[in-house]
Amino acid sequence: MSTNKAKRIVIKIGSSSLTSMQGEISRRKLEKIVDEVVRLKDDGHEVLLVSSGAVAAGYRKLGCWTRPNELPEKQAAASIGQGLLIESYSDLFLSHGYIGSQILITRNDFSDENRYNNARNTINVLLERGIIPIINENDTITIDRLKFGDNDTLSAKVAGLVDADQLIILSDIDGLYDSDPRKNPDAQLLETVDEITEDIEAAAGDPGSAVGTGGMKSKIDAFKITMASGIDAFLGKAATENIVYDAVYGDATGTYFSPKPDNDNLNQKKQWIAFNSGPQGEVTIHRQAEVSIVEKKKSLHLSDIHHVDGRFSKGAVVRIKDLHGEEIGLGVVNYSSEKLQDVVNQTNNEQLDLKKVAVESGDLVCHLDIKVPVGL
Ligand SMILES: Nc1ncnc2c1ncn2[C@@H]1O[C@H](COP(=O)(O)OP(=O)(O)O)[C@@H](O)[C@H]1O
Ligand SMILES: N[C@@H](CCC(=O)OP(=O)(O)O)C(=O)O
Repeated sequence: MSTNKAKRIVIKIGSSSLTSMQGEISRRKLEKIVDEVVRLKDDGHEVLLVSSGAVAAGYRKLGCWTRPNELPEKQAAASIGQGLLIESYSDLFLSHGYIGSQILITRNDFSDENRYNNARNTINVLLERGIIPIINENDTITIDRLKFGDNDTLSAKVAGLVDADQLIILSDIDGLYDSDPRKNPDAQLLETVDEITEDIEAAAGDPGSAVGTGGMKSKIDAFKITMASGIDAFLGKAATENIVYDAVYGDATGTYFSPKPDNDNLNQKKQWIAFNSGPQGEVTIHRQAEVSIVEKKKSLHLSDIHHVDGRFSKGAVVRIKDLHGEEIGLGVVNYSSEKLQDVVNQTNNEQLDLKKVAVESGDLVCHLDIKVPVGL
């Protein structure tokens, strides 16, 4: 890794790395992460922080003795805690001459392409002006169905959004082990990973602490996103001295996740389709079409459609499936579900002149934009 180029770096810090034994925010731990960010800023890098900790910072003031488990209490605690968390970050950054800003995101903000692009523009302005965006999920108002749920995948999606050079995930463990270290005392640290294999998926267990939400599973999901998007990533222990600085300069103890080679990387449009769009329907295709779109890399045409599920409009992202229900990939459709269904119905009744449809509106249904498996 080159040492003299200014980089755009996303740092994710989990609840377990910001809290005391009692589960409350630890000022000392907050100061440590701020000091690390300041060092990178002083070196000329752009830094975004994805910080958990809203619930931890707020539950005591809500009147709960322990971290709540029920969603309304957690959301209420986050409503108190998010403000306190940002206040602490802002004060600490200001004492070093830097300004922090708050960005709260819900999954909806990313599944709408306009809002997604808008978020990128806003963050770019902040970064160009030397501000440190501090991002969290908008816990207080997000309902379960629309949650990212964990900040690990959120941080990887943010890294893709801003075309970051590196994602650093800080946790309470010094990297990825070849099996869950709580269950296997002989587990070995993996220093580099360039492919998420089935063994790695199997090694990733649930959270180790009462305050963490995603565990190693959601971190692996996050690294699948960075690896497919051409972004370097690192997992290390938040408490280790200079961990962030050393991770940026390639000297840290932890796990480095290398991206796929350049020509396999997804561009930003494809990243959005793959990881953020939230497909709205399904198009099942004939066997011959499967061979032609996967092996011959051809596009999908009206005569390839076997049936359609769900309601979607022209321009929506849909899942493309084979006749066994296996997902082949994702694509942006040129037709609404109603129109496609009409075509399928008429074809079945042998009434439709496909050539006529092709002449009238072009019979290209979609390209195979994303081939599965791409990540999540
Ligand atoms: N293969 C593995 N390698 C490392 N840690 C693992 C593995 N499987 C499960 N874990 C657990 O995942 C925990 C980190 O996830 P989590 O508690 O959600 O932390 P955070 O709050 O930092 O997101 C570790 O403390 C560890 O106990
Ligand atoms: N958004 C929540 C935390 C969600 C989360 O992913 O936590 P963690 O698994 O500790 O990174 C909060 O601020 O309390």
